[in-house]
Amino acid sequence: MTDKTALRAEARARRAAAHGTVDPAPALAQLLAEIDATTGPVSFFWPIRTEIDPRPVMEGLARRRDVCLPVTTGYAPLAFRRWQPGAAMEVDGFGVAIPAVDDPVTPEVLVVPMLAFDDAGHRLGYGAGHYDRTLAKLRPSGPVTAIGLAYEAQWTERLPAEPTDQPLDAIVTEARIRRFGA
Ligand SMILES: Nc1nc2c(c(=O)[nH]1)N(C=O)[C@@H](CNc1ccc(C(=O)N[C@@H](CCC(=O)O)C(=O)O)cc1)CN2
Ligand SMILES: Nc1ncnc2c1ncn2[C@@H]1O[C@H](COP(=O)(O)OP(=O)(O)OP(=O)(O)O)[C@@H](O)[C@H]1O
Repeated sequence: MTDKTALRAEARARRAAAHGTVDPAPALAQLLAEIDATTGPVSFFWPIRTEIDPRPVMEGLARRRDVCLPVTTGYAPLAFRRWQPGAAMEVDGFGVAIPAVDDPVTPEVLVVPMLAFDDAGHRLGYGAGHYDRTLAKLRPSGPVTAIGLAYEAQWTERLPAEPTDQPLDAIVTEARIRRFGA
């Protein structure tokens, strides 16, 4: 755990240094275009601090597809609310903006924020396990594609793996798209 705390601090600093210097959003748009026609709703995230801003991609996709944003309730799996351009927003207890209207959506593709990642597709988040629990809940009911979004500078040689870690299907950075599994 201490291990992960130090990794998080270091990864936050690397994310902050990369922020604004490069943009992984075009690569995300490219990957989403490939899986565009075949899948259901796509969840994005509304960035805080020096997280990557996926909102231009979300806006573009919202014209063709259902898109949604995560809503956090304690340690329960994340819920998702439909988002449309111009939707009224409110700020939750984490300081994250969420759609003010609760129109529940179950995503089939999830764009996931991260602090760090490695070549095995392991992800380091803020440590609450929100996305791990959410993917664990969604995956038994149908196909789910989890796409990690990061700056290449967030690459880490090796992250400690936990039994509850949910694998990512792809990781997108400004430099490349890494695909894992089938
Ligand atoms: N933009 C965004 N929305 C999200 C997440 C996320 O990681 N990013 N979440 C993902 O689970 C859920 C919310 N969980 C959150 C958990 C912790 C913190 C937080 O403030 N963490 C650190 C600071 C993070 C940083 O600046 O690097 C803290 O506790 O200080 C925010 C959201 C759902 N929505
Ligand atoms: N499916 C699950 N059921 C119960 N607890 C879980 C589950 N998934 C993760 N957890 C717990 O959540 C905690 C945080 O996990 P971890 O450190 O992997 O979070 P993270 O992936 O870095 O953060 P986040 O997903 O919030 O961005 C751990 O204590 C882990 O045991």
